[in-house]
Amino acid sequence: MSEFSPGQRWISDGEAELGLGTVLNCDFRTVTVLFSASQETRTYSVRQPPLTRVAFGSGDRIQSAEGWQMIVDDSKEIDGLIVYIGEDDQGQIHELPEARLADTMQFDQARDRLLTGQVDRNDWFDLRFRTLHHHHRIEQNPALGLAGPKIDLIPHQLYIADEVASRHAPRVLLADEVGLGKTIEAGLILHRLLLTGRAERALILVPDSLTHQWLVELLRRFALDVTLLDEHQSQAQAETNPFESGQLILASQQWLFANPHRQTQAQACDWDLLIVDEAHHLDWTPEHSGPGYACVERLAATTAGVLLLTATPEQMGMESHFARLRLLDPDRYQSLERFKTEEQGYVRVAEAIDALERLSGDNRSNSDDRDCIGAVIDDSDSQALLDTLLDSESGPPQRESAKAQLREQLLDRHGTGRVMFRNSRRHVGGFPERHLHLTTLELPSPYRRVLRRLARDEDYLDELLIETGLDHPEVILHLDTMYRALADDPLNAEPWWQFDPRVTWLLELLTDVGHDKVLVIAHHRDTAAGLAEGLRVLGGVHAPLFHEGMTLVERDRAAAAFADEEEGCQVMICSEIGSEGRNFQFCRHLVMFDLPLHPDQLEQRIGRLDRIGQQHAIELYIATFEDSPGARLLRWYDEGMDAFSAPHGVGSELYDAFGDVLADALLDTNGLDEIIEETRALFATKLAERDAGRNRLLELNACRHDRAEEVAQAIHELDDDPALPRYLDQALDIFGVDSQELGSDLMLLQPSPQMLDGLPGLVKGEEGFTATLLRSRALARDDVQRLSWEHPLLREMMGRILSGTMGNTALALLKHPAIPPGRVMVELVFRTYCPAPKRLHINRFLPPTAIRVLLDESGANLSDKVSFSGLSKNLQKVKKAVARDLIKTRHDRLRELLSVGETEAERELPSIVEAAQFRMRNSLNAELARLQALSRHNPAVREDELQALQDERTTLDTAIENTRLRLDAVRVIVTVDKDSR
Ligand SMILES: Nc1ncnc2c1ncn2[C@@H]1O[C@H](COP(=O)(O)OP(=O)(O)OP(=O)(O)O)[C@@H](O)[C@H]1O
Repeated sequence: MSEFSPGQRWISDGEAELGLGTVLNCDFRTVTVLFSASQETRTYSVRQPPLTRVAFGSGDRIQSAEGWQMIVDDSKEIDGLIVYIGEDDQGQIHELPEARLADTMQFDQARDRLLTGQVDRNDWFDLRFRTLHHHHRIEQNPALGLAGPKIDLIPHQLYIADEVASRHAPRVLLADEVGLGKTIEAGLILHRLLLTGRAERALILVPDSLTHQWLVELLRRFALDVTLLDEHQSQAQAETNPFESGQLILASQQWLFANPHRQTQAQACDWDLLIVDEAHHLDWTPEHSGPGYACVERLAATTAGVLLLTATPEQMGMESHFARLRLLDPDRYQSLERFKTEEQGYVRVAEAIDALERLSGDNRSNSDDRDCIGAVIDDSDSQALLDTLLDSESGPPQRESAKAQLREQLLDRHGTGRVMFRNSRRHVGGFPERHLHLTTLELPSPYRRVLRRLARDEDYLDELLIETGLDHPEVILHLDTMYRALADDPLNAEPWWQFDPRVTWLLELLTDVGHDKVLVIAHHRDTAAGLAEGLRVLGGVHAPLFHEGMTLVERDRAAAAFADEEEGCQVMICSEIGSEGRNFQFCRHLVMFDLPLHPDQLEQRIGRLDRIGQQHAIELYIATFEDSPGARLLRWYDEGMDAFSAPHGVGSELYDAFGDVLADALLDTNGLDEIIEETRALFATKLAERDAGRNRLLELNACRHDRAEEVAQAIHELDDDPALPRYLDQALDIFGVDSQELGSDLMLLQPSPQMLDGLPGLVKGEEGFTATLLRSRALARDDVQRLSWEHPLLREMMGRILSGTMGNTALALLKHPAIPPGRVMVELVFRTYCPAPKRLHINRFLPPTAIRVLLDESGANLSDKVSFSGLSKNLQKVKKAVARDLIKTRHDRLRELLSVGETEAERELPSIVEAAQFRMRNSLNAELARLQALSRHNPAVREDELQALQDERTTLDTAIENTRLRLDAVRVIVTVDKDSR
C-alpha cells in the first residue's frame, strides 16, 4: 500500500523553498502535493519521490494555520495522519492535526541531520556558506538575467531588454530595423524572465527557415535548452501533448499555422511567454484574419507575455500594423481611426521635447519654446518641473535634473514606446556604408517578345497571372518567370539561363571579387534554381541553393557550406522568403538578381548582410535590362527614395501612395518621370515628418541612454567580479569537475570519475567543454562557452547546494593556543525563508539571507570577533566516525547551543525584514506612481498591469512580513591540543 495519505504533510527535498506541502491525492503510480504557500502543485511518481515526510518530535516548536504556536510533547497517528499534542505559550494543552499546520513552517533539516550524527565534508560547509553569500548578492543585482548571455553589450538592446523584462506580463512589438538584433532582444527578455522566475514556459514561433538559426542562437548565446518541435517529433509522442515535451518550445510557423490539431494542442498548454518572429506575415483585414493571425490571436489571448518581432511593421500597411498591436492589447486597440488620430498628436510631443532641449541657460526666456512645452503638459508634476526649469532662482544642477525628469515624463506619458520599440540605424549608428553598382544589359529577344505581346494583347496578362501564380504588377518584373510559365510555346524551349545575360554577368562578377563571398537573392525559387544550374553549366561554379522549397536540414547544410571560411562555396543563391531573417553578415557582396516590388522587402534583402557584426562596406550589385519594367522600378527606388544608400523607414508609406500608379508605369515609360518626381517630394515630406513625429518619438523612446548605461555598468561589475573565479574553482573541485588551463584565458572543463551526476554539459566518460570567463574571448569563438554567474553549470551547482542538504552539517577540529582542548563551539548559519509565488521574484528584495552565529561552549556569541574565513582557514577535517562519536557525547549541549543560536539569530531578523520592506516599497511605489501617472495620459498602460502591480505589492508585503529563519547549516568545532595530529 502507498505510504501517502491525503492530508499528510511533506516537504520537497529539491525545492524546500516551496514550503510545507499537503498530499492532495495519490494512487499506485503518482502522488500530488499542494504547496499552498508558493501556490504550486506538483505530481511525483510514488517510486522514490524527492519528498520527506514531516514529523515533529518532542520539544519541537510548531505553528498552526491560525498562527498560534506550541511545543510538541507527544503525538499519535489516526488513519495515517499525525496529531500533535503539546502546550501553547499560555500553557494551554492542544491537539493539532498535521493538516492544520501552517503552510509557511520551516524545517531544521540541518539540526536533525546533526543530532543524528550525519556530517558532511568541511569544505562542503564552506562552499555552502559562500554560495549563500554570492547568491544573495547576485539575485539583487539589477543586471540579473542580462549579464550571462554571450553577446556584445549594445545599449539599445540592453535598454529594451531591461525595460520590457521588468514589466508585468510584457506584451510588446520589437520592431527595430532589420538586423539590429531583435532576436537578441527577445532572447535577453526571455533569459531574464526565466532567471528571475517570472516565466517558466515559452512558445517561440518562427518561419521555417529560421528555426535552426533560433535554436543555435538560443543555445550558443543564451545557453537555453530549447526543444525544436516538428510534425515528426510530435507524431513520435502520440500519447501525450507534444508541446508539453519541454519548457521552451520552438516551432515553425508554417507547420503550426497549417495544422489545426497541433494548434489545439499548443493552446491547451500554459505558456508564460509567446514569441512570434517576422510577425509582419500575420495577415489581417477587418473582414478576414489569415490562419497565422488567427492562431497567434488565440494563443495571445491566453498567454500573459507576448513578444512580436518584425523589422517592417508597416510593410503590409497601416491596418495590418494596427492589427498586430491589437494582438498585444485588444482593449486598447479597438479603433483604427482613433489610433490614427493619436499618431498625429505625437508630432506635438516631439516638438515639445525639442523645445525642451533648447530651453536652457539664457534661452529660458524663449516664449515660443515655453508655450510649445506648456501646450503638451497637462498635469501638476510636469508643470512643477517646468517651473523649476524656468525659475531664475534654480541652480544649474536643479535645472538639469528638472529637464531630464520632464523629458522622461513627456516620453513616458505621451509616447508610443510602451507597446512598440523601434530603433533605427541612424539612431544606433556605426553601420557600414553601402555602395551601389548598377549594370544595364541588353534585353534578350525572348524577353522582348513576351513584353511586346503583353503590350499588344490584354488577355495575355491574365494568362500569365494564372500560369505564374504571381500578382500584377509583380509578374512583369520577373521576365524569366514569365518565360518559364510559357514553356508550351515552341519558341520557349531553351532554358532561360542559356540566353539571359545576367548569368554571364554574374559569372564575371564572381571572378572580379576574387575569393570574396557573394550572396545572390532572386525573388522566385525557380529563378534561384535555374540560376544555380546556369552557373554550373556555363561557368562550372557550384552554388548552393537556399529557398523555401527545401527542407530545413537542406537549408542549414547550404548555409553552412556557404559560411565555411576555408572550404565553403563562394556564392549562394537564395529566394526572397527563404532567406528572410537569416544572418549572412560574414559576406559583403549582395547581388540582387531581380528587384522586389515592395521597398520593405528590398530592405530585408540588404539586411541579410547589413547587420550587427558586418565589418565592411556593403557592395550591392544590380543588373537590369534596358527599357524594362525592372529598370523602371530601379529608377523609382533609386531616384524616388534613395532606397540603396541607407534604410529610412518611409518606403512603405511611399509604396502605399504610389504603388498603383507605378504598376501602370512599369510597362509604359510615360508618366514615370512624374511619378518619380512626386515620390521624391513626398519622400522629403515623410522624412521631415518622421524626424518630427511618431518615428522621432519612437526612436527617443526605444533607447534611453542613461538607463542603458546603468544596465551596462551593472553587467560590467558582474563580468569583472573577482569572487567568481575563486568560487568557480572551489565549486568545480567539490563537484568533481576537472578544470585545466589552456592558456589565453581558456579552460577545459571535464568530468572526473568522481563527478556528481547531472551537471549541464558534462557527462562522465564524455568530453567536456572549453570555456572562458572573459566576454570578449567567448565572443570571438563559437565553440567556447562563457562562464558567468548565470551559466547553467554555475546555476545548477549553486541551486543544488541551496536547495539540498549538501554541506549543511560539518565537524572540524581547531588547534588554538589560547583555547584549551576539548571545548566545543558551534557555527550556525541561519537563512531567511520567505515562501512566495516564484513569479514575484521576491529575491530581488529579500534573497535568502545568511545570519551567521558563532557560539562558544558557554553560549557566548563570538560572531563579531571571529570571522567566517578567519576561522575556516584554521580548521582541520576529521573522520566521519570520529565526528559522529564526538556529537553523540555532546548531544545535550549541542541541542542547547542550537536554541541559544536561534535566539541570537532571531534578534537580527527584524532589521533584515524592515530593510527588505523598505526596498520593496520604494521600488514598487515608485513604479506604481509612474504607471498611474502614465495611465492618465497614455492608454498603452493596461488596466491589468496596474492591478497586477498593486496585487504584487500587497502579496510581497505579506510574504516579507512572514519571513522566518531556518537553520541552514551547522558546523561543530572541537578544539584539540595544538600538538595533537
Ligand atoms: N549584442 C550582440 N552581440 C553579438 N551579436 C549580435 C548582437 N546583436 C545582434 N547580433 C548579431 O547581429 C545579427 C542580427 O541580429 P538579429 O538576428 O537579432 O537581428 P534582427 O533584428 O532579428 O534581424 P532581422 O530583422 O533580419 O530579423 C545576428 O547575427 C546576431 O547574432
